[in-house]
Amino acid sequence: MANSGAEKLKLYSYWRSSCAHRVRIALALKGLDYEYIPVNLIKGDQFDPDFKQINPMGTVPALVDGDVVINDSFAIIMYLDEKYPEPPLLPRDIHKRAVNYQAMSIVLSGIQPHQNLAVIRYIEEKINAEEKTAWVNNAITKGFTALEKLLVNCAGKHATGDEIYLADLFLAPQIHGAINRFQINMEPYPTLAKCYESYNELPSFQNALPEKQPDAPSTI
Ligand SMILES: N[C@@H](CCC(=O)N[C@@H](CS)C(=O)NCC(=O)O)C(=O)O
Repeated sequence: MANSGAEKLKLYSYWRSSCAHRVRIALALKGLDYEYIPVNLIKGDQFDPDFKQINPMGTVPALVDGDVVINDSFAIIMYLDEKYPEPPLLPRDIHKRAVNYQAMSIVLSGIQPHQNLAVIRYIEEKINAEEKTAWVNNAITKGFTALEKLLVNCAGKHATGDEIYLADLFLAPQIHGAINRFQINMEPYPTLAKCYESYNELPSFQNALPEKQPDAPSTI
């Protein structure tokens, strides 16, 4: 383990959270040992005053590294990349780096916020379940169409070549959720679908999957 001897990292996570899933992949790639602390988003653990002391936004993931508390998957991943530089999560080439930032941002701010639990619950309660599904499908379709166009000419085995970089940490959980949670057909997005196949062969990605987490239900 890259952090043996140091105080164990703590990750506040929920098995099905795509945001926490990104960080679990980063921790695995960096070979970091950590304590998994489940926050049950369905039961409302994210609103618990003790948890809100850690993350006032009431969301997962949150990472505790000794006295340092970091919220937001992007900030956590960048922190880990700076503290544990190997393997690097950003390419040297500045164009490729920009593509990684762009893919990350499409998922982080263009797709996930629209399918977040709080949002879809609100739509379901105020309007109905059909509208909720249409809303999520629209956000994913728009985001995946943009990602497909962004990556079609630069993808290799993975999003921006054969190495694993930041974009992959955001794509894998987003595609996994789109397929398994929202039943999105990946046929219109062959580049994304091909990357997803490759991720599923990598142990760091396999071990970070929602269904492998200690708080996942035994039957999904
Ligand atoms: N930008 C934040 C978003 C965090 C976020 O929205 N997390 C979701 C799970 S993926 C959550 O905790 N939702 C709780 C809720 O909606 O009540 C990040 O990337 O960490």
